[in-house]
Amino acid sequence: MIIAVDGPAASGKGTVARALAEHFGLPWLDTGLLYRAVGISVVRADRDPRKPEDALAACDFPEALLDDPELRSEAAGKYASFVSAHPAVREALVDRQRVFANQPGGAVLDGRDIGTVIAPDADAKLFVTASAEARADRRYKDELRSSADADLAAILADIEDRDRRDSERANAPLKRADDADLLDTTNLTISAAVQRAIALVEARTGKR
Ligand SMILES: Nc1ncnc2c1ncn2[C@@H]1O[C@H](COP(=O)(O)OP(=O)(O)OP(=O)(O)O)[C@@H](O)[C@H]1O
Ligand SMILES: Nc1ccn([C@@H]2O[C@H](COP(=O)(O)O)[C@@H](O)[C@H]2O)c(=O)n1
Repeated sequence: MIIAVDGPAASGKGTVARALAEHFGLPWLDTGLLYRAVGISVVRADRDPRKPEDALAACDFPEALLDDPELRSEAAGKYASFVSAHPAVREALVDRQRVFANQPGGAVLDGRDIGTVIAPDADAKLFVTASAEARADRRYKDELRSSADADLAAILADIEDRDRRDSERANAPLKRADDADLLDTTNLTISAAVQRAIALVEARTGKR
């Protein structure tokens, strides 16, 4: 069984995808980490993530980079959204994601184009969303744990910029697949969002 989970930044798609993977006993891939690894590699090499040739040269990043905590930063998310707009970068990362999706037994993947491009025949597709304000507030609370300087207005502006770049790019933009179930987490606790996600997948697949 393949479960595709897509949605904008900080919508809770990773939280939902991880919980679905645990519930259904499937492996999980956070595909955003791949783009974050490319973005960070470009910047660490003093290159420009907006330039396709610089971004493409960073697609062969070392596996260990995926465990680097810096990948979780807002800056890494921004660099990822620059490199992800280059068709050659998406092409370089597509096989790895499809192989993961099509492994025996299935998998859960979360990202922006899982239900539309990576696994269009997925057994269940969720489009997880939340208002930009709720998403900014979640990130703000995350940042406050490590820094007293967290700035809610700046985080909201970053999220809106990233939404725009991800939705407006020509290649594999962020969008809900026609056959994806919508899960708006704006007013849901994590636990309620996870329960709803499990119920939606059960309804689509008949699996428990
Ligand atoms: N329903 C919810 N209510 C409140 N907080 C939530 C909810 N879902 C997720 N969160 C929190 O919001 C933050 C972002 O969640 P998560 O990492 O799952 O989002 P994401 O969409 O995967 O983000 P990214 O764009 O970085 O991949 C985390 O701190 C998470 O615990
Ligand atoms: N399937 C995907 C996944 C991610 N991206 C790009 O990476 C950025 C970071 O993703 P997070 O999920 O970790 O926030 C995101 O803003 C996208 O630009 C993508 O294009 N496709």
